[in-house]
Amino acid sequence: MFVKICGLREPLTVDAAVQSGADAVGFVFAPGSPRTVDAATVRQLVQSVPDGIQTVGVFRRQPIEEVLATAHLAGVNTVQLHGGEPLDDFDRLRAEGFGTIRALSIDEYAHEARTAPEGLLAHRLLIDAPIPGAGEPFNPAALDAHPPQGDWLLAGGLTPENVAELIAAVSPAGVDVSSGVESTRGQKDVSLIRAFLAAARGV
Ligand SMILES: O=C(O)c1ccccc1N[C@@H]1O[C@H](COP(=O)(O)O)[C@@H](O)[C@H]1O
Repeated sequence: MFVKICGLREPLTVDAAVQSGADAVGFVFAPGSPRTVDAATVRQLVQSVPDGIQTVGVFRRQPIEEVLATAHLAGVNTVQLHGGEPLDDFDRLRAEGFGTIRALSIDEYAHEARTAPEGLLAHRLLIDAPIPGAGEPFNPAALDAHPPQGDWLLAGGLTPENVAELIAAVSPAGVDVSSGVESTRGQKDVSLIRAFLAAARGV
């Protein structure tokens, strides 16, 4: 089970995620989030992340030139876009050497699955609740009509308590969490990070 811990801003919690076995650590560059961090800070943080772990810059509704400039400056190896960006933006990111994660809300996913399903396999998909980073889950039954294919990721309101049940319900290849490993909004908690990794991996 691939696990991404998102919304990190400080060395202590980056180290906790890495030591606990996370496959990816995420840094939010989208404005307006309690987790927003600047590229210079992330550049320092990623230096302690071992090779083989994805370092993911998270963006929402930002121009592709800004995304590229920030991702290069920060030194992340993967970019996650949450704003319904055109598929061309993902091709551009790949051409500049970044891995990509295409985040769709459950509503955007359901619409695209009905109207243009071929595009859903072009880039690694993350299916999220309607408001990213809000810590609110969506009803997994919403996936029943169009079960996702490929190595997609589940996000939205995951916690150490509910992650195993939701994995069993919808069989994602991986999970992504932010709010569920925080003691207060925007403040990551080392013991919750450890508990989430253990629960997601069933240990
Ligand atoms: O975390 C944020 O504040 C955020 C802001 C803008 C875009 C994405 C954001 N985070 C992503 O939201 C989901 C789930 O978050 P949660 O666990 O429900 O809080 C996850 O993919 C984060 O990468």
